[in-house]
Amino acid sequence: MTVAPALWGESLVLGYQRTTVVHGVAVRLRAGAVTALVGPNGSGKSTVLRSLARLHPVDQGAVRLAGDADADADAVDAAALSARDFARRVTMLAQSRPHPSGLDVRDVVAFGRHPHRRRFAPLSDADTAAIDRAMAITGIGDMARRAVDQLSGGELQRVWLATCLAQETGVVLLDEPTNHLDLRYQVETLDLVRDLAEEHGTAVGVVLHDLDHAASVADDVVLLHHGRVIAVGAPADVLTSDHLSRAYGLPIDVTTDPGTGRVRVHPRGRHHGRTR
Ligand SMILES: Nc1ncnc2c1ncn2[C@@H]1O[C@H](COP(=O)(O)OP(=O)(O)OP(=O)(O)O)[C@@H](O)[C@H]1O
Repeated sequence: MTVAPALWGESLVLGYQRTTVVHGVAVRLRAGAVTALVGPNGSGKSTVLRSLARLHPVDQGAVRLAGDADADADAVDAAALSARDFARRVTMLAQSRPHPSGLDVRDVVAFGRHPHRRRFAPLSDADTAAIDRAMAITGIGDMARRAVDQLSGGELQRVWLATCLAQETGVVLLDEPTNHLDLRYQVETLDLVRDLAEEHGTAVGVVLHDLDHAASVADDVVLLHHGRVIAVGAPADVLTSDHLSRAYGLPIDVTTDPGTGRVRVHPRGRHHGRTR
């Protein structure tokens, strides 16, 4: 079944100063699905994701959001929405985040409610419930009153993730959300990403470096190389030995896990084949 995209970029041309680094890329994020952006360093993943979040200017092309299907409304140009309306629909966990000081964890998570609140208004019951829920599912409930400037990188990562979730948007964009996280929280974050799509119908766009993570979590994969899409589609169709070897510039074998049916990626370094 083809599901209409919730947010998409059309023919995106993006750059820095006068240098174009993304050359006509199309990305479609479907409601209830996880779309992983993968590719080597510098291939344009973060720039594309940031443009979808309106954090990077679009030189050519457009970012669009689905209209209200019930009202049969047309798609809207993301650039035409007010900052507040856009923030009610799209949130992003960026790679570089502010380092707030003098605030506790719960205060920071409460920032996620800003698009839903009137200025200076106290937190509503809905705000409190959203904050509690976001903290519970990211496992930071017991850190509520800890000062954020005293947290480890991984703990802070989960606080920012909770802040995004508290925003309760239909589109969630995550730039390397497993960075800094230990194995357990990597797995829990990927589980959370799947939950967002499957249980909440969220359209999730996620930049991942670990291709096995991408294979395990994504419905759609977009493989970028030098600012262009090499392949897009289901993980097994995109994460092939041919595509990956071309993109990463080294031999990469791909096998299928007999238990899960998912692809597994095996890069062949110079010491490949070492037995001990
Ligand atoms: N602030 C900047 N000023 C100038 N060029 C930049 C800037 N940020 C990124 N670039 C360049 O834009 C290109 C795409 O970068 P981008 O960060 O989008 O890639 P990426 O695929 O996310 O990389 P990585 O995996 O290393 O995070 C790269 O060539 C990079 O050097």
